[in-house]
Amino acid sequence: MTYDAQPKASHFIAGKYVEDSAGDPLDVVYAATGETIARLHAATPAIVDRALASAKAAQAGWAAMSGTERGRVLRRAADILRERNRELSVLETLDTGKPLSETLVADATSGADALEYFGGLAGSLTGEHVQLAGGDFVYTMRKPLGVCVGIGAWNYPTQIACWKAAPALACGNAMVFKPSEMTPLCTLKVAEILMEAGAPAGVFNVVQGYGPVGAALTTDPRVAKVSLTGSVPTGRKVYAAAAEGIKHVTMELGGKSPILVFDDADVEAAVSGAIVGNFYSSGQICSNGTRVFVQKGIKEAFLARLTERLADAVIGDPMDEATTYGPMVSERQLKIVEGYIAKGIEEGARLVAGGRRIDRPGWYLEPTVFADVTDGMTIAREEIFGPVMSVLDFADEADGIARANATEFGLAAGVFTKDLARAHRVVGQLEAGSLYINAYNLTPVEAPFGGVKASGVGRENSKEAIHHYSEVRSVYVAVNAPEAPY
Ligand SMILES: NC(=O)c1ccc[n+]([C@@H]2O[C@H](COP(=O)([O-])OP(=O)(O)OC[C@H]3O[C@@H](n4cnc5c(N)ncnc54)[C@H](O)[C@@H]3O)[C@@H](O)[C@H]2O)c1
Repeated sequence: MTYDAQPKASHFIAGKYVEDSAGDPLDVVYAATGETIARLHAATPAIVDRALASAKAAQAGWAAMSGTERGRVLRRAADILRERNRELSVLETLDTGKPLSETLVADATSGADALEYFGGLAGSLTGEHVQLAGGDFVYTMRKPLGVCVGIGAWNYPTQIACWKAAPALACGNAMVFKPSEMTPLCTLKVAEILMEAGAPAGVFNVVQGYGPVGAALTTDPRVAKVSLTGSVPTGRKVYAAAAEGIKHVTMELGGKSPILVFDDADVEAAVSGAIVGNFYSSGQICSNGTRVFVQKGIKEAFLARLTERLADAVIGDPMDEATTYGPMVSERQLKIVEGYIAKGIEEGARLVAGGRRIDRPGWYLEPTVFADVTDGMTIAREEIFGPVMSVLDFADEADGIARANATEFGLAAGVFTKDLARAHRVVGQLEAGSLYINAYNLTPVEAPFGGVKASGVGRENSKEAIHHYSEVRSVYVAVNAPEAPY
């Protein structure tokens, strides 16, 4: 089957598709077949300049609208995303290779949730009144930051664009967004839909490109804030470059998150948590719980049930809605993960499921489980970003907590136990931004999402995100004549 995924042009600036074929070619390869399905071009310096100028020109007018008016645009965009969910989900599948059974429920729909939620909040963003002695007072104003840059990873292109655009636009900012070079298609649709919903031209712009385009956006003096979703090494570079210009940042970075399964856990629930926390999106999720610490008493039952249920994964054509497990995003990513699997075997972990590339076109890799993994092994320390679960033994609560925390990362963590007092005690000590009790990897828009330690700075979603896309100014008002010493 051939798919026509070619967009009208590579970039979307000031409400229109724009091309500059002088930019480096950027091919979109469908992960399920290895076919090139579209060719775009990376932004040239002229395109970057045009996008930033367009955002700058549009921002003041957008900020001058009432929050209710801005919110109406965002909520209309949410409705359009939902109406076109199927078409957008097919595009997301072409962009990423994720099965349609996932994209139909987790991508445009999640983006729509963010637009609807922040659209609802936009009209109620207020400052406060602070009474002082003698009748003087201070009031605060919540102001947008100005032009914000969003830079995306390749695993959730529609969701990442909306999670950044929705709070940014709700607060009255304009945005220039650079999707990952691996998945350039979906964000263009988000831009089109925002315009159709009534956003003024220039409020949300998309430019394509590799790292250097992201770097050019990050360092431009017109930019007030950079929000990156990406790996820790990229995060360090972007954070440092933004610091040079004293810019605001949100850093949504990688992880090596732990799941603790205690002896008294419901085995079925713990296995479900470990499956969604390792193999959804073929393991390409930042918050995945890839270090599964299982207490000795439940270990064999857990492993037996896990391998049994993995055999039920329907691996196949992502466009077939019966498929529940698809390819990895690219051959490069597949090879990186194969390298980690080889390391796991070499360092003495016990391979209990998967481990091999699947013999069919595209970048398919079996869901892979290692048991008897120890803390020092490479597969237990580094983010793999693929379908590889490490199962580690642990002795007791103190041992589990200490070892779960012994990592530079801190994105998410989960606990499975029927003892709720213990569950709360344990999550209270786990060093992670998103914590789960008898659940895993759920990211409702109402809850803050983001990492601690090297996993990030700032929060997406929830009312918290408003603080990262606006700043407070205070106005001192004297009701009495001011005094001076001389
Ligand atoms: N915390 C989260 O919310 C979250 C969500 C999804 C993915 N991730 C993380 O993303 C990573 C996988 O995605 P990836 O491989 O696309 O990450 P990556 O770090 O390679 O790239 C991320 C983005 O940064 C851009 N980039 C690269 N160098 C840059 C530079 N010097 N300046 C500005 N931009 C630059 C890339 O072009 C891309 O758009 C994983 O580590 C994963 O954990 C985090």
